[in-house]
Amino acid sequence: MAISSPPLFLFPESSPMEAPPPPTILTQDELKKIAAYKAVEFVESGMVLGLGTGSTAKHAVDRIAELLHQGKLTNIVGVPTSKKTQEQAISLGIPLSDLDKHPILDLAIDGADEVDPYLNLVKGRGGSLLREKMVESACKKFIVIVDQTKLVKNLGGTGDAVPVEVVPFCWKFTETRLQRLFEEKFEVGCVAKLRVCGKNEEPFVTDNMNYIVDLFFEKEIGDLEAASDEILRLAGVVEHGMFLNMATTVIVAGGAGRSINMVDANMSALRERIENIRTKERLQRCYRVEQAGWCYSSGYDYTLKRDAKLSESLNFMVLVCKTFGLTIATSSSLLCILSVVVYLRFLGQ
Ligand SMILES: O=C(CO)[C@H](O)[C@H](O)COP(=O)(O)O
Repeated sequence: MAISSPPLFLFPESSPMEAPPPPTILTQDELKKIAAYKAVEFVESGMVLGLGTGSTAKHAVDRIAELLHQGKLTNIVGVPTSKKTQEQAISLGIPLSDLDKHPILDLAIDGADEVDPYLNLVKGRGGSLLREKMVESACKKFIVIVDQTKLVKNLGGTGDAVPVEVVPFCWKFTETRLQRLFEEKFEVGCVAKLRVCGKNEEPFVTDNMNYIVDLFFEKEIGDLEAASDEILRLAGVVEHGMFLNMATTVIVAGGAGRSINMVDANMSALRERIENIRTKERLQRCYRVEQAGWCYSSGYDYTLKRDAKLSESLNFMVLVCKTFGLTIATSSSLLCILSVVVYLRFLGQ
């Protein structure tokens, strides 16, 4: 799991005192490049780096190679998150390794398909989610680089794909179970579709020789942790593209032709406020009063039940310890008294 540090957002630079420069419209790719170059500023010589996959991460890999060739970075080792990135890094002369040799990485830089206000991500529309998740969960820091189009209020709420990597064996069975899981357990309309490619619509095959089932939701998923647990519990599923609590920093490039700047490094207060609002909303959903009375809705928070069970177990342990302690104390006292009595009797003789 990535070690958390304050998330970081980059916003368009603004200076109220100066007249704004004439607007230049940057393309989405130019914005991706700006975010990528900013992220590479966090790379230091001697680091082991997770190298992401996709059009945004590609700019970061290019930049790392450029700085290596200029001698501004030295002694860098990269761990690629896909065969494509591996080929790119090799062609640029970046020394590579893998998780077997480097189980702990200093930093990973990668793009994302969606980023929510908690810095949870959807990844894998490029098909590399498994290796990405393996590498990025082994990093001390994980910087996500996106243009502003990737920001969403809720994961899955845009109607775009949330990918799940599945084994090819009876993929249709797994596809059906995934769709049913969300329709029946989470009561979220969902269409599960095997990803295909090419003229003949052959199944898309991942670097790990698996298939991808894309989930299209009608509305936001809701409890992401519960959804993640339930997906992973299905035999046939290898991994899913929700990256929860993994990103430590998100760099967002946006604005029409404005340079970008670092504004805020600590979003913890904002996150706390968002958390409070979410809790309130969850409670309202859970205990919604319908005409017929109290209604147990799909907004149920699984973590509440888990926490309650944990505290119940803790209470039980405390009780056992107390009883044990009391027994020892009582026995010791009785033994003392007995010893004194025997000693006094012995003296009396
Ligand atoms: O997860 C990914 C690949 O599996 C990519 O990071 C994600 O799809 C973003 O891609 P891009 O930078 O091209 O927009």
